[in-house]
Amino acid sequence: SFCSSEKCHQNVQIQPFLLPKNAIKTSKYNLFSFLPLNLFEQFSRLANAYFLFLLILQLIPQISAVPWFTTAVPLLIETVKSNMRKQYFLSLSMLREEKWMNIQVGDIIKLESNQFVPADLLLLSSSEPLNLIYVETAELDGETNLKVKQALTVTGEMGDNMDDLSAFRGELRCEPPNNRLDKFKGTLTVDGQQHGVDNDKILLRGCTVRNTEWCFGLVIFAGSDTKLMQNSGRATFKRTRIDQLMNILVLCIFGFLATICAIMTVGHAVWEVNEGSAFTAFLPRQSGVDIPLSSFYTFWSYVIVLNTVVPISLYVSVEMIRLGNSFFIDWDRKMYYPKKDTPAQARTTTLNEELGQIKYIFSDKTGTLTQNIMTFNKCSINGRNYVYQSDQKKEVDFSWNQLADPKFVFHDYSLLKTMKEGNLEAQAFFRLLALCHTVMPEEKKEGELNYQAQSPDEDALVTAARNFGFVFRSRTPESITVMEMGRKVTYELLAVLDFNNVRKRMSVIVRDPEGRMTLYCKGADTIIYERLHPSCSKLKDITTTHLNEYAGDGLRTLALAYKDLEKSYMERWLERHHEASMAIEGREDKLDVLYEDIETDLMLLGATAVEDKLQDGVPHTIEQLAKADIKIWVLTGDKQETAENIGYSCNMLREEMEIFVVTANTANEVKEELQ
Ligand SMILES: Nc1ncnc2c1ncn2[C@@H]1O[C@H](COP(=O)(O)OP(=O)(O)OP(=O)(O)O)[C@@H](O)[C@H]1O
Ligand SMILES: [Mg+2]
Repeated sequence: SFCSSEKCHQNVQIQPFLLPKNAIKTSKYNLFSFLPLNLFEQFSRLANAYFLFLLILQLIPQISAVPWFTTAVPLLIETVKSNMRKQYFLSLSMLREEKWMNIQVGDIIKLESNQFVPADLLLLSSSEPLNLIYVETAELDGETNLKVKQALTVTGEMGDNMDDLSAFRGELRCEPPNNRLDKFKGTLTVDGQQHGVDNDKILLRGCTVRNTEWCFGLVIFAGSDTKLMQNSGRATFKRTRIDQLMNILVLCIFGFLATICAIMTVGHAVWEVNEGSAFTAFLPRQSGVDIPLSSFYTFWSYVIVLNTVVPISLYVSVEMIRLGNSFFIDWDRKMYYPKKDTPAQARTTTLNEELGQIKYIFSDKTGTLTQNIMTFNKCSINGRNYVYQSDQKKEVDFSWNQLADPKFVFHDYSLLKTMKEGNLEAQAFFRLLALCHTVMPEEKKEGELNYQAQSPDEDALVTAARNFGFVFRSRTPESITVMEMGRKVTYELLAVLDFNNVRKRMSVIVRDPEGRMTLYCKGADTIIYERLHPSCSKLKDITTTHLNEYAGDGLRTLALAYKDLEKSYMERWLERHHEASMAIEGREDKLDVLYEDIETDLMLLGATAVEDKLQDGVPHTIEQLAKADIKIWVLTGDKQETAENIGYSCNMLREEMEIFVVTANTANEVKEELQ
């Protein structure tokens, strides 16, 4: 599905150095290196080298005591067996190369739904409104939720017009190929206008296009330059401890064999001296044998005669045992998950015996211990705590709001009442939730809103705002449209100060239809608190007590704040922001300075609490693992109290344990604290 005409070629000026084609090599061997490399790997198994040696010995007539094929047969079986496996990989990658290898940097490619992305592309246009496309990145990062990418408006206008696309001229300057999957920096110059290009507009090789009829992309990296290939290392031959032990045993047996043969040789020499000539009467042969030479031959003959002490069958039997073992794993009823009809699957037999020997488990929290299904649970707005109370068993009825999500459940009626009364703080609170996020809306039919969120937390928060009357409806790169209590308001999106795990916060700067500019910020409470205006100190204390209560329940919390911006300051800031976001070198540092500058003197609005339940059986499993003395490390970015609480609820932490908190930020300080 490439755009085949020559016109399409070279749409982008390419510097005259050699760019790789899209052909890649994922096989371990090629046609020429297959034999030597494979043989080397085979013979690194000591026993195989030994049998080859024997085979050579047997081809020497003076030494040979048994026919040559007695050794050759087992050796052949061993070699053929493992070659079969590799040839399979080889043919697989040939198949791929055939299809994709002719793609070049600068080509424009058309992709359709459920197709793999063959090279790293800059998204140009798509069939969906607002030039969105959805991709699944499971092959790259293992995440199964769909990610949204959005093309620049300049390129998106071309749509699927072949003439426009092939006439497209532009210059893309970007960073050299690297292996960072989550970062990309570049600038696209079209008609003298510069546009910043970031990770949101890039499709990486290995992704799959979903829910998108078609889209067009420009190849920026092909073949070995793609981020997927930059990340792949060499496949190594795995060896278990039993393999190592077997090698040592074979070495010992070999030593034993050599000793016996040496003794035999000495015996032979003694016999030859004492009786050898007398023996001619019994077995006629030429007299006057060269005793040292004949002893030398005898030594090797004994090596052949006694070769069966080295157990080649040991290797075969161990392989067989492993194979049988893997069947037992596949058949294990305790590892069968009936809900999805998935049994355990042993994909390799080489590592079976390592399974029981785990000492450490490193785990992620969200999605691994927990379900990754977030529900908006509690919130604190302007010092008032809205929580589920047991006397209000009935769910809040959202039927007045036609755009509400029917699956959303909340129990505190007073919040809805506050909203309907037109409380300004509560409105600002939900306006923030409706504006400050990276969620993409999907409205296939009028009124049937669907959110595509990269982080489930944000999905929960935006859905909450939607049900309380602030419905996030659509977004373009330049604007966000929100239905505010039934009134349609379009905000001009001036800047997005995106989230990362160092900043621990995200902000948006918007201009409302009246021209007022506001910054909305949400993030970790500790981070927001550092940046609050002094006048919020009283509200801060009340909110803190609420936050502690939420964290005590193991909920994930975020603090929300806003800031009104002056026009003159903003003009200057936006200019600097545009400059910084075009920079290729030090873009992040420059943006960070700007972000720090504007995210100060914030006014606190409140806090949210989102629940992510533990998966079934997690506490029990962790208890069992702890009993087996397996040490567990869990990684989380949550607030410390929340993390501790979840630690207790999943049995990671127990009452009798002593807890050490290390709060330092640099390597040296951590070292000191640990001492
Ligand atoms: N989308 C967001 N906008 C603003 N702040 C956020 C957002 N997501 C997370 N945060 C804040 O940043 C902190 C760190 O988040 P981060 O994503 O690094 O954690 P994490 O590794 O995802 O942790 P976990 O695995 O427990 O979810 C969070 O505790 C939260 O306070
Ligand atoms: Mg996170």
